[in-house]
Amino acid sequence: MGDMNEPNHTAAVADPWPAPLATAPLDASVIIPGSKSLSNRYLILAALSADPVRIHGLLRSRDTDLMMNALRALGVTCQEDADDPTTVTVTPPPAGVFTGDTEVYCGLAGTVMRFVPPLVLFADGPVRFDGDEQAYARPMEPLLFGLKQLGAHIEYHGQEGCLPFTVTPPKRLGSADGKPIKIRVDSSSSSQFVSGLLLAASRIPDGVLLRHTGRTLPSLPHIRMTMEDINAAGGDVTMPERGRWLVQPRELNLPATVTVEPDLSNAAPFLGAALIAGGDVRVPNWPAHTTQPGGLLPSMLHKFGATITLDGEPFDEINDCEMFNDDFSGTLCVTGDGTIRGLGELDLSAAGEIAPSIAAIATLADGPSELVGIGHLRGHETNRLEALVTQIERVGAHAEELDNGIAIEPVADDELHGAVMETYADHRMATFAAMLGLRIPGIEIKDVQTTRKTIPDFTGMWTAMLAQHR
Ligand SMILES: O=C(O)C1=C[C@@H](OP(=O)(O)O)[C@@H](O)[C@H](O)C1
Ligand SMILES: C=C(OP(=O)(O)O)C(=O)O
Repeated sequence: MGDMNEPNHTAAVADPWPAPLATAPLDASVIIPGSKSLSNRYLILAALSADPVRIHGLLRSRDTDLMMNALRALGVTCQEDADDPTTVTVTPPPAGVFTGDTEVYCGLAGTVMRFVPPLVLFADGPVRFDGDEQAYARPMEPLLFGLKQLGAHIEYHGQEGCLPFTVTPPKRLGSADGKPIKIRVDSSSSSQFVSGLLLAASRIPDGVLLRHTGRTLPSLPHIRMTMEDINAAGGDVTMPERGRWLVQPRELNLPATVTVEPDLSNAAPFLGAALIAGGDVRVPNWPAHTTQPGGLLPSMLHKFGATITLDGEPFDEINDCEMFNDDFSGTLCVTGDGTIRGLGELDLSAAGEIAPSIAAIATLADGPSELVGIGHLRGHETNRLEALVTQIERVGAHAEELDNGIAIEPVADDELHGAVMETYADHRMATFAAMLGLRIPGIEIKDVQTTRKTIPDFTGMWTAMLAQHR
């Protein structure tokens, strides 16, 4: 898998990579690896648990390997099975005390840079955090402000409020009056600040009352995922009202074995391919009920004009469908006939990470779309709004940045043309370009291996999907 601490990977395929054109309607089944968000939450919660936890179906990619290396630096054991690297046993440090006087490398992983610093509250010394140079531009300050309110000391080694920095644990944790410590954090630039603080809060004596102070709050499903996972580990976290969370002090213990759902956001380029190329794309093990924001995909793809079924049953709103029980997972099938309807306005604030895939489909639609509620994408792996506009214009279609999103104006297919696409070290800009390449001849993608951030073998999976056609 290479050295995940290296900022860039050695490309195992041609660079730029000629994206394959779809020459016939698809008839493909695609196995999607484990969810990045669930994998990294389970790793953190296992590290905070009293007993060892065995995780099945763990995503093995740059972001999860960075997480395991971060935990190892803090004294956690992460042991993969010899015959299956996606099964990993996590053993917490003795007495739950993390090893300090060490360094953690975050790469460009939001989940590592926002979920690991709160663990230092329970460490026996300071921990220095660093990452890719591009990570220095990602928002960090609200999380660190939250840690300061819990008694930690923060020292910045570069620009104030950014990586790299050192977190020193407080001498004493907990409130002076036996009541939950009140902290206030502006999480409008990333839901991960709330998630990171909640994940650690159960271990704080007296608990925590966390209030979000910003006007907008992106990615609420990801915060609900955090809450559900903490509660599954024996925690007690509630959201008495939107933007306020109460975490009671609890010993955490994930079940002895947990299984990770497939990454539904990473399914988006593959399912979207059914609309762009026409035909059927099937994804097995699709959970009918999920906290992943990718659970919203079937209804979005339906709006674009796709026909959706789950285990052969017509889909309306899978999350509301009573015929599937909570644990049901089946094969999701997306069918397209080659036409794509423009969406008009679509609020993606709940699911910002799928915006690049939705933008690719919208670029090939028969009418305009406005993707809104995603101003915070300017602080993702790259400024995704600027990157999407630049790349959409590069192939001959039109797009414009809005205050809180992007407006896309498609053009006729014969006005679209090939180009060498930039990816900006952003996995989702690479998959976005591959989606356009299904219909636009001559698309080449720079540094396509940046997809390893969350998909171990994107080019292999993409090529295999295209080999299955009618
Ligand atoms: O908690 C998580 O696992 C994530 C939360 C979201 O972050 P933002 O709220 O910063 O968009 C999402 O975009 C990211 O890919 C994963
Ligand atoms: C925003 C994303 O990642 P991160 O976890 O690094 O924030 C993403 O995967 O789209």
